[in-house]
Order: sequence, then C-alpha cells, then structure tokens
Amino acid sequence: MIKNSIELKHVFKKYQAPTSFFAPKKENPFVLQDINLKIAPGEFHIFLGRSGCGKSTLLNIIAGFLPKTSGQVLVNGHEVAAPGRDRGVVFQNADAAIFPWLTVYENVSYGLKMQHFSEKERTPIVNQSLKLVGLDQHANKYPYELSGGMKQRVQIARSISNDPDILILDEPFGALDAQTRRIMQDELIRIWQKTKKTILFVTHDIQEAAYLGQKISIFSPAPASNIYKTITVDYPYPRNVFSKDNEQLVTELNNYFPIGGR
Ligand SMILES: Nc1ncnc2c1ncn2[C@@H]1O[C@H](COP(=O)(O)OP(=O)(O)OP(=O)(O)O)[C@@H](O)[C@H]1O
Repeated sequence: MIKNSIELKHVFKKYQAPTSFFAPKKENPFVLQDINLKIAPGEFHIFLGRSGCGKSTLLNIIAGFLPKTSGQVLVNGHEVAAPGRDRGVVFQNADAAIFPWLTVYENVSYGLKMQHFSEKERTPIVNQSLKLVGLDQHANKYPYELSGGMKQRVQIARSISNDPDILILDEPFGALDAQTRRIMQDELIRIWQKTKKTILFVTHDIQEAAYLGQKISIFSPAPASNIYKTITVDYPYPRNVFSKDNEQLVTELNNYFPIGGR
C-alpha cells in the first residue's frame, strides 16, 4: 500500500435515469468511460476539461460522495466506499460549504469537535491551520464579514485541520476575481509545499492548470469522457506566466481544446 496515493482502474460512471410509471424507460449514457490513472503521493494533480465532461463526477467518486458504476477506485490501496478523513474536500461554493452561524474559528473546529477531540486538543490544531492559511487575525469573524478568498481559506483550513492525506479541490477559485484567484493559487502552492499533501484539483481553466499542476490529466469531451493524456510539467515553482516554458505549455494544452470544438 502506498500512502497518499490514488489509483483508478477501469472506472465507468452512468447516472441513473429518473424512473416514472408514465415516462418511457430511458438509459442514460456513460458520463465516464474506462478511466485509468495513478496519482502519486505528494503530487499536485489537475483534472482539466470542458464543462460537463465529468471532472466533478470523478472527483466526487474519489471523495466517496458518489458511487461508481464499475471499476476500482483505490485511495491508499483501499477501495473507496464512503467519504473519509483521509480525503479533505474544498468546494467551489464556499457559502454552501461553511456554516454562516459559526465564526471562522468555530467552522474550522467543527469537524474535530464532531470527532470528539477535546477543546484542549482542538485549540492548537485550529490555530495552526488558521495560521497556515493566513486567517489567524480573523478567527472571530463570521462568514458574512469575509471576502470570497477568505471563505475559501476557511474551507482549506477546515480540511487541513483534519490532517487528510489528500486534498481534493473542485474549482475552488472559479468564483473569485482574477487578482484574488492568483493570490489564492500562490497560497495553495505554498500550503502544498509546506504540508506535502497530495492535491487533486479540478479546473476548466487552461492558465490555472499550467500555473499549478505537476501533472495535468486532460479529459475528452462529454459524453463517455476519458482521460486523453496526462502531461507532466517539470519546470519549477514559483511559475512565471510570462516565461517561455509557460507559453509553450499553454499552447500545448490549448491544442486539446480547439475553439468551436466540443
Ligand atoms: N446527478 C446527476 N444526474 C444526472 N446527470 C448528471 C448528474 N450530475 C451530473 N450529471 C451529468 O454528468 C455530466 C458530467 O457532469 P460534471 O458536473 O461531472 O461535469 P464537469 O466536467 O465537472 O462540469 P463543470 O466544469 O461544468 O462543473 C454532465 O452531462 C451532467 O449533466
């Protein structure tokens, strides 16, 4: 068993069509068809693809929120059957993910409290997580007092406080303005380098994939999406969006998504 690893073997996914006595019987197409992938411990891995190709579906299967139709999904060598502490998830919509009636501190502390950590045990973990994401000065604020970027920091701190092996992020910066998005991308790289977690990050933004990813898995269009190719990006961080390396990578990635193509 390799710790912090993810392995996908022949994963297929088809959503169940709604059934009704009056509606004609209908079969939904496969959303994902024969996905095979290995994500190594400590890797920063990107799922890149057009809207609707099934990136979030696969991420939710790995997180344990959705069942697969067939195949094997192994996290740390064990078949995924449900969500678990080994996987922390950060969603795009922070407003739906954090509790509006709890402070920043209480939101980050909540999961640990549910796992019966005592207050004495929780305090240093929560303080450390808040410091890591730069929210230590905002611990007593409520979500309505926070910017979009700060709310995403709360989600990241909450996940990190559980000390997951793998951090799973579903378009976490998609709703942020361009400047905040770049700041959060730099923050995430810093957190990844510090914690050495395995990161699985979903995006449809080519520039974002090129700026963040060590490995970029490119999804084919819907339906019945597959992973076309996984590209290894071996130039170092921090990356310069104006560098020749970056320009070449963005051009290469753009070739997989022709304008006007599906
Ligand atoms: N609960 C569901 N029931 C039926 N079909 C679904 C369900 N959830 C998603 N789908 C379909 O599965 C396909 C993949 O959706 P998914 O959200 O995984 O794509 P995505 O690549 O993450 O898209 P986006 O980037 O827009 O979030 C889409 O065709 C979508 O309509």
